Amino acid sequence: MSEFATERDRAADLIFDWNEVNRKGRILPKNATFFDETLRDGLQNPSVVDPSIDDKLKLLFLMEELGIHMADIGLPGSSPRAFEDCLRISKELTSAKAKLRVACAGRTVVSDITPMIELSQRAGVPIDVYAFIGSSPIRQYAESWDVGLIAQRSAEAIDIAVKAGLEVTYVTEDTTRSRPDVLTTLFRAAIDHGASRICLSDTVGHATPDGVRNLIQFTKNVIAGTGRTDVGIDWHGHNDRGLALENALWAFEYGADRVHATGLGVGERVGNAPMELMLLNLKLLGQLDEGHDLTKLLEYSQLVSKALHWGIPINYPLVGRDAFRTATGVHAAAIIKSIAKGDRWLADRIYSGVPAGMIGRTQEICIGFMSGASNVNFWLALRNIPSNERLVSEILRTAKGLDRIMTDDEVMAVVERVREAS
Ligand SMILES: CC(=O)SCCNC(=O)CCNC(=O)[C@H](O)C(C)(C)COP(=O)(O)OP(=O)(O)OC[C@H]1O[C@@H](n2cnc3c(N)ncnc32)[C@H](O)[C@@H]1OP(=O)(O)O
Repeated sequence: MSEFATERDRAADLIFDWNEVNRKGRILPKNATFFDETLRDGLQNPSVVDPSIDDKLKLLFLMEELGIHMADIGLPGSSPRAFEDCLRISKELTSAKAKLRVACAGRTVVSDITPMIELSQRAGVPIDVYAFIGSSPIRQYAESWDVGLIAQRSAEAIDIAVKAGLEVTYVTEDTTRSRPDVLTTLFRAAIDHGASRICLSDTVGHATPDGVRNLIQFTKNVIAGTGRTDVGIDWHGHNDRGLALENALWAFEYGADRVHATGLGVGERVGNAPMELMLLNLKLLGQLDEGHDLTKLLEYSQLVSKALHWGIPINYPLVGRDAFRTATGVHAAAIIKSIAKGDRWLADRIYSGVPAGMIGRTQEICIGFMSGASNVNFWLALRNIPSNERLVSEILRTAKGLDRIMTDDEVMAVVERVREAS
């Protein structure tokens, strides 16, 4: 590292970064906030288990350490148990003087809003109200709602929350398939009645980055038309087309100042934008400051997995079992050379777009049918087993005859066999 003044100099010298050529943006707005939906939308997934309150609190404190600004803790109006859970969580966060802002969701109906007001009063903490209603023609058709009814329900709900002194974000479900004239009417009415934010929801995972840009630009224009400069824009996206992460990143670039995501992307159906990957990408784009301790990402993701009983796919970026593991000879050889130079920076980057050390992981080398001598020598050296040509070729011969990587016991069995034979 000595010939480079800083890590940045070193990266610039050793890596040509095509991402940075004519980079147009992905610039996080100064007032950007991250909104964690794991404990609301995440829990709408039919395969999860509702975590214990203790696990929910642990997760919320981890969010705070990660520099996540806000979390939705549920729908207190949906059942007495949901209310009591939200109350306990809010009280615990208040007594711990947590910086994390608490939000709750509910339909734009009085019976969903009043529990949030009661919650706020009893916990002694402001609750951000996320009041939602379907706005697209397909939702209107299914529910037999017209725009007048939607606007009227929305206004009533917003009025009650605003009168109680709570911040209201007006959530138009299925915004990405809603008509502009309807959105204009609804957004204007919501702002008139005191909503401080508009949440654009890609409820069914329909949007492409073009759609995100079009919709955010349109919304900015509607807000500008009201003469207000203090109304923020949320982006809430789903992953049905596999575009949730990309859309979330582009939403920031196009002008949303608050973007929603969930741990491991868990959420309704195929889920939401994954929080850990959104933070990771922003960090790699040089957009996150020191307030975001990404070494906590592993713990955060593993806790989401444990608390919600949600398996992590083995090839999942960052936290999957194989994210930093290789059995491939050419890859392993280059990583091993980097390690032999005593150069963790190099070892972390030579064959990975994400440095393992950034989140407290290390590169692992296995032995399999795609391996070469480097894998074997490294494996032996890690265990202080002296290497020799015969041992290496015997292990490799065994590895090449298998249809999967070798277990440690299988490699050790070869080591013992060769030892006994010599
Ligand atoms: C933003 C999103 O992700 S939307 C998903 C929000 N999360 C959830 O739904 C999970 C928690 N939900 C629940 O526990 C229940 O669905 C409850 C308590 C909210 C409602 O339960 P129920 O009263 O039995 O109604 P049910 O769930 O069968 O149907 C939903 C009702 O809400 C109505 N509804 C939905 N949004 C709105 C709205 N903004 N304003 C008025 N009514 C609404 C639907 O039209 C439907 O009404 P209907 O019963 O007259 O047909």
